[in-house]
Amino acid sequence: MSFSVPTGNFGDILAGYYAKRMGLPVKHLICATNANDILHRFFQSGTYEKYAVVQTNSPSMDIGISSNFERYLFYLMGEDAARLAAAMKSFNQTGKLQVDAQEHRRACQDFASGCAQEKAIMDTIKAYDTKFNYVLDPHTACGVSACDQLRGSLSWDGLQKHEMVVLGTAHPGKFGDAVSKATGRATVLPPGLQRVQHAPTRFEVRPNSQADVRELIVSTVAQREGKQAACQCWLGALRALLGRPRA
Ligand SMILES: N[C@@H](CCOP(=O)(O)O)C(=O)O
Repeated sequence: MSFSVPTGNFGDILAGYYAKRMGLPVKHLICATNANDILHRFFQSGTYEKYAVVQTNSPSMDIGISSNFERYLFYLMGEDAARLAAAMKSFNQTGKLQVDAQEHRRACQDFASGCAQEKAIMDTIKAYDTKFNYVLDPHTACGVSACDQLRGSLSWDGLQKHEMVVLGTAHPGKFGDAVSKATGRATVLPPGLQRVQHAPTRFEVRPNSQADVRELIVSTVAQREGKQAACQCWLGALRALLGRPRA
C-alpha cells in the first residue's frame, strides 16, 4: 500500500513513517504540500530552506518551517543527536540546511513528494466532483493532486495488489467558500457544523494556570454530563500528566 498525505507540519506523514519503520508494509509515502513547499523542495534538492509563507485556500498547510521534520532528520542523520542539534542551530540562524548526497538519496527512498499550487487544488476539486461526484476539501485535494502528478513516475498502476490511499485530513465544510468556488455550488455542511454556524461565541478569561484549566474542564464536564464523566475526565488528565497509558 502507498499513502499520499497532505502535509504542512510533517505530523500526519511522520506517523506514517513511524508505522513503516515499525513494519507496516508501505511502498510509497507521498509528502503532498501546497504552495508552501519547503518539504517538497527538500525532497527535490536535499536543501531545506525557509521561504516566506504565502496565504492559500488550504490554511492548515500554510507552514514556513515544519515543526516535526526535525524528528525525521534525526533518523536521516543516523540518530546522531549532536549533529542534528548543530544542523538545527545553524538552520535557525541561516534559514538553510543541506544534507549530503547519500542522505538525500535515502530521503527520496523514504518519501516521494508533490506540490499543488492554488490552481491545481481548485482544478482537482472540480475534476473529482465532475468525474466521481466526490467533494474534496482543499487539503485533501493537495494529496490527490500530488498522487496524480506522480502516477506516471512511481508507476504503481502496474503493481499487483497495490492500493494507493490519499488521506482525507480535513472536510469541505471547513472551507465552504473555496470549495463552492471550485464546484460552482454551495457547500453542504455536516449537521454539527451547520448547528454552530450562528451560535453565539462564548469565552471566559481564566488565570494562566494548568490547575485552573484542569478544574474548569472537570467542572464543566460535571455540570453537563454528571459526576461520573467528570471523574473519568479527571483520571484521564491525571494519567496524561503522569505519562501512563489509558486502561
Ligand atoms: N492535518 C492537516 C494537514 C497537515 O497535517 P500536518 O500534520 O502535516 O501539519 C489538515 O488540517 O488537513
